[in-house]
Amino acid sequence: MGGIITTHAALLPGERTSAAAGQHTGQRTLVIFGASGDLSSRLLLPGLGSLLAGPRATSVRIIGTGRSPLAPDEWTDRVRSAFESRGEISSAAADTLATTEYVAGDPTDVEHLRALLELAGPAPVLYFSLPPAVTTAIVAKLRDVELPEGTELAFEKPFGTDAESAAALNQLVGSLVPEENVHRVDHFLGRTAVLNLIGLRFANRLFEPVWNAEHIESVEIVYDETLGLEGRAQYYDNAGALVDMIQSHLLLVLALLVMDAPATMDAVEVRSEMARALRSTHLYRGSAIEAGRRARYSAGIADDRVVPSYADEDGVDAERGTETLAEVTVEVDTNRWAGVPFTLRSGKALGVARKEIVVKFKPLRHLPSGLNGARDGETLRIGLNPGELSLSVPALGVDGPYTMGQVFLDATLPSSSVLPYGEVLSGILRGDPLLSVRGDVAERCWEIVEPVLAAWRAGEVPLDEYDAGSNGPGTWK
Ligand SMILES: O=C1O[C@H](COP(=O)(O)O)[C@@H](O)[C@H](O)[C@H]1O
Repeated sequence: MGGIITTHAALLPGERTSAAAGQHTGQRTLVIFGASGDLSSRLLLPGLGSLLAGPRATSVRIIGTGRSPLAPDEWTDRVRSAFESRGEISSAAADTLATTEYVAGDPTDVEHLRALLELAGPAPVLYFSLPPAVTTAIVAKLRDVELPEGTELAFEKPFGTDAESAAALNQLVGSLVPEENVHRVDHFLGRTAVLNLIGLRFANRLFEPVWNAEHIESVEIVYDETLGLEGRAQYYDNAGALVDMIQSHLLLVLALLVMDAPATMDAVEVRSEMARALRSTHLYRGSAIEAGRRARYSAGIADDRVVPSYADEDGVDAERGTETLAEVTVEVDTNRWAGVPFTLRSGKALGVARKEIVVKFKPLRHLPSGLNGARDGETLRIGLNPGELSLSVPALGVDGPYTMGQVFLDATLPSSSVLPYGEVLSGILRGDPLLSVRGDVAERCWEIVEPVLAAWRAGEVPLDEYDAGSNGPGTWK
């Protein structure tokens, strides 16, 4: 049995060994499993390109590997065009291009894995850009090879296919490297607007004192896309909107939105607070049937494109009943949040790309008599993509001198040239797990949505329909 020899056995999840995170400063070798796949060219390599083009560029050597044979030039061209999608090739990107190589082989073959590790040298990052079953098979084989000290393992979502498989994968991974060397990638944690939730809440006198059930009526976290399947039916038809977006990304956004202040911005502190928040998160009023709604698009026009009915899309098994729009309401059972509904929603082929958090404050209990008009409370909208803030506040004089209305305070967040994937990769390459999902959190996110998934699979909740290009089923509020 291989694995590296460390003294991590007594550590709690998320704790570090003395080789503290964030200490890697020299060149790192990134070994990408599934390198010839769509995800690597569409997201991972452009993300890395954006990092290499900016002031936080770091020295990276990439070894791509996969079953498909690729000529050396073909691989280098793929990496180049992914980097070029971010503009001109920077000198750091040129260095990476000059040294990159591709090694074809069976990733479950121990000899192939040994050869890759030999080529990669000290403290490599092994990045699994593959479906969970394939990743698990490769990780199981890594037990039979000696991993170099400082090896980091990075995993694309979904991490496992349910809480049980995520726990099994966690156990396997934990037998190889300490938790702080494990990076479960969720690119939403690399979004400026998501990271800024920490600034908005904990470095701000205005919001934090009212950030609780006493003042907040309800919260929505919405990621509606006009995009359809984009040729990803093989993956999406198995996942559906709930697993694709809510189980992972939106629950993590929720965690940052509701968690208590971390003592420091260290990965241990921040990830512990996120985990604590999610441990208190349950389906609203405990009902798997009432807490969720699902729907699937039929033919229509979205974003000026003619979209066929989901059931007729290439690669879709219509009988499977996969939802393309999901909504789940949860509550956070803490003194701070009890009773507040948090609705998480995401879907494809919708009419409007609505990507925002909407925090609705309670109206004041009493207004001076003589003030007329709307008495709505404030609403804070936090745009997720692009990063924008808009606070609607009651104001006098909108329709007459003593008539209440709403005015808006708007701000745009500074945009980063580093893509969310690049931001997450930056942490991985430095060995800092701050923007990576901790193992227990990955399991917890599955546990929260599993009762809903089970109710949907058992047909206990109807699969509604909406026209592509609409804003969802007409019967939904
Ligand atoms: O992980 C995913 O995220 C994207 C949405 O994120 P974006 O950064 O591309 O806007 C979603 O389209 C995709 O289905 C999902 O797998």
